Amino acid sequence: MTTSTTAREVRVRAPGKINLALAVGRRQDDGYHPLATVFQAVSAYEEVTAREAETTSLSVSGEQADLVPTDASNLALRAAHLLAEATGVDPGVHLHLDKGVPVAGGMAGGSADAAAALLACDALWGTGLSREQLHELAAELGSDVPFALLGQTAVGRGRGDLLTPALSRGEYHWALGLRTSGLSTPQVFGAFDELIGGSEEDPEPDRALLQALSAGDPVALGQALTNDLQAAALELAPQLAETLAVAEDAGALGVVVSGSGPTVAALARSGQHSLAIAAAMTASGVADGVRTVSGPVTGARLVTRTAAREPLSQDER
Ligand SMILES: C[C@@](CO)(OP(=O)(O)O)[C@H](O)COP(=O)(O)OP(=O)(O)OC[C@H]1O[C@@H](n2ccc(N)nc2=O)[C@H](O)[C@@H]1O
Ligand SMILES: Nc1ncnc2c1ncn2[C@@H]1O[C@H](COP(=O)(O)OP(=O)(O)O)[C@@H](O)[C@H]1O
Repeated sequence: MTTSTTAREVRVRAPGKINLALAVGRRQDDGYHPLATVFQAVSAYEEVTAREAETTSLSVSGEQADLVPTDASNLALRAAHLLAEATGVDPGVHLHLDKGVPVAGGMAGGSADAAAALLACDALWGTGLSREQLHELAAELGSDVPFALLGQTAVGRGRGDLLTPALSRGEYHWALGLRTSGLSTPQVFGAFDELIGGSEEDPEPDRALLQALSAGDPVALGQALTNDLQAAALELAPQLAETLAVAEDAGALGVVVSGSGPTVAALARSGQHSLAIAAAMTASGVADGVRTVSGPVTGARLVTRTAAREPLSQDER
């Protein structure tokens, strides 16, 4: 029997991110580290479709779909449950994630799924939360989730969830060096504790980097890219040193490990140059895959809201 053709669906797209700067302070009693980070949302997207259903279920597509948990720990499912609980509604939903952001790559793909699922279920269920209310729920789901809602360029303080939009001129082009085996964020913070420890002082956002962004100066931005977690990521994945070196030799304006890694982000002079850096990384075998992206781009946005025409396929149910 086929599913009724009247089910409504909402599709939302949310971006991955690169941390242009990431200053990390000493671990607090709650296990988290105070951060001062500058996020840029980039053109690698997660697409989340929320469809009316009697029970709640999840399906995933995309190259790395098999690496994504489909049990209750999935961040998109957690987002749907949290929204239902917070608003007192109890409808089912089928969530489909089409993954375009590398999994466990330090680019916050799971966080983008959570932000997109919040927005999609809010529209599907008509719960009508404000951006502020959605932001509060997002911060409960993970430190990076609020930024996936906001997008563009922002300074993140606290755990990374206290956001202030930052002025950024121009478009920046990146080549990404990807690794098939991801790095665990808690493990990288753990290695940071052992190797560096971090200062007692609250970390501050990098002034030179913010100036470069507001001036629209890619050369100055390249020189200012920083990441306090980079040494810890390199300790756990030493081969990243080669990826960084090859991108630098290919003329990147700056290279940095994004967040907890292992994705290496190389800032290019142009879209054409980003393709050349990606080709150099492929040719020298220092990455399992490469991508080119640009930023900044907008945060989670509704793409379509339709009465579903097609019944769900067996795979999607
Ligand atoms: C490092 C960053 C930089 O943007 O990104 P990713 O590399 O994960 O993309 C983030 O801080 C990650 O944010 P997110 O992945 O949402 O982390 P959460 O789910 O909140 O926390 C996962 C774990 O990371 C550690 N954690 C996270 C944030 C923070 N400020 N201090 C921490 O020590 C804690 O061990 C925590 O249990
Ligand atoms: N929807 C999701 N997509 C990807 N990973 C998820 C998701 N929900 C939970 N996870 C878990 O979170 C981990 C890190 O996710 P991800 O956001 O892709 O990377 P990172 O935290 O490095 O930016 C994954 O290894 C996976 O175990």
